[in-house]
Amino acid sequence: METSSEFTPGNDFSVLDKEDSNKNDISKTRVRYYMLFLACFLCFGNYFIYDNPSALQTQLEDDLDISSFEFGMLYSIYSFPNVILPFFGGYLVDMMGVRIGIFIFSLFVTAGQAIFAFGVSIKSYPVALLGRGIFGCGGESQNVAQSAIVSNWFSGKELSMALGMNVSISRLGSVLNDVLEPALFEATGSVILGLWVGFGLCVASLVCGVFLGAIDKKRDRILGIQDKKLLPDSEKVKLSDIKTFGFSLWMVCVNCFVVYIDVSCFNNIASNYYQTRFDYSTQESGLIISITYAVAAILCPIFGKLVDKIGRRVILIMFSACCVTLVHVLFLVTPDSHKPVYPIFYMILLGLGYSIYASVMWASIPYLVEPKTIGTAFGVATSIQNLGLGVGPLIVGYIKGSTKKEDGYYWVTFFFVMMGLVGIGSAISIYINDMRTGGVLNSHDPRQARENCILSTPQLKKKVDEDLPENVKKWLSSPTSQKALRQSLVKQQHF
Ligand SMILES: N[C@@H](Cc1c[nH]cn1)C(=O)NCC(=O)O
Repeated sequence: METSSEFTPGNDFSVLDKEDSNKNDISKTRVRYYMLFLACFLCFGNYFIYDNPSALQTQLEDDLDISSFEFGMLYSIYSFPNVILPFFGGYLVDMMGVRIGIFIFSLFVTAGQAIFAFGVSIKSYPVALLGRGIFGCGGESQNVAQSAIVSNWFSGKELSMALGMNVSISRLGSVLNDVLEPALFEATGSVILGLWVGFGLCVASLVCGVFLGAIDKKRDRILGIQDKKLLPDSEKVKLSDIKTFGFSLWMVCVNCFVVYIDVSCFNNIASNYYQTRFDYSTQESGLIISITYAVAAILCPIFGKLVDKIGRRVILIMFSACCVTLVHVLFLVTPDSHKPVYPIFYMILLGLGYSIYASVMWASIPYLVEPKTIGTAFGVATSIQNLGLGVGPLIVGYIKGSTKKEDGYYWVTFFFVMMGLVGIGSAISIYINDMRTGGVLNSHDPRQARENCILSTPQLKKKVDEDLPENVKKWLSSPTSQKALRQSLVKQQHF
């Protein structure tokens, strides 16, 4: 790991000069809570409209006169572009700046929903599909930009809490969709109103994004942070920076791939699963499956705060992978029956596992890469997650269609158990690697752990010996200077 600061003899350490501006850093004041409020609602509209089709499945199939396969395409056309787009979205966020990214992605989300609602109102499936595709071009990248801007404002002791709040409020959007869309249909007999309500929420989220950008720009001005366009080449993010990503980051991506298959892909089929295996009605199944995200909306900020206090990130990732796997093992051993109560508790356990996972896994990413590549790293993880969300339903559909036991659901559940085991295995490998590299993720102060680890690497010691002029080495030999330098580098987010 290399830092981009240059130590020039005679220069009185310009890095340290920025300490004054750090005193005025508004991300250390109450302003950061306004900022978090706006960031939380940035993706509210996005999550609300994402599940509009599932909440209105029967009505949309009737109105647009489409098959189940064509209905499924409303989701696929969102997911597949996102195997590629968030990666570039993250890269673009790091390259052109998070503010412009937020604005552009929010425009795609809002315009996509307008076109989708318009398509449904003129009963044109191709136009509706186009709308979902345009939504997909911004949906996941907006999520990436949200995580990136929050990671710029919150670090160390508050990062997981802040990212947990993001998931919580966003998932409230999913829960509101489950409740409001069918109710609006009941009241008006039309799906159009509900879709335009979704558009209205996206406009509100876009407005949040504009205010968010304004506050973030103010902070950059105060801190003297340069426009990305003006940075020297050495400080600009390059696509090749992906090569600097270490083993733990890639294993987190593998973990994210399998755990989200177990949570999200299962959630997509859960309504039919409960109706087929346990005789619940459509409405009852809808209520049961909303439990997972409702639990997450409550627990994510709590777990976020807890992990900021205690650290233990990898242990919590392992624990959540175990919870999720246990849920599918329980489904595997539960026989088909008429409206049993205990599968409802499985959804609570799934909600618990998902809440821990969502509030810990995403918040671990900033500690695994250089600050300038945080957006790219979130983008890569989101792309890999979407690869799972894209291929997962195809594998599940194939298994269900080609096996008979429990209407095909026995081997589907077995597949989910296998994915869970890969999740546990990858979490164990992250744990071992983390222990070997300074225990950064498990530390309650990951910044400090990472900094200690980096400053004590043999490569850096060698570099200090060989490259630095004598007066700098002399200055560096004093413990007070070392401490000042360390604190300054941490403040400057070089670590
Ligand atoms: N893929 C997102 C969810 C999403 C974004 N837009 C619509 N849906 C995701 O899984 N994010 C992480 C999470 O845990 O919610």
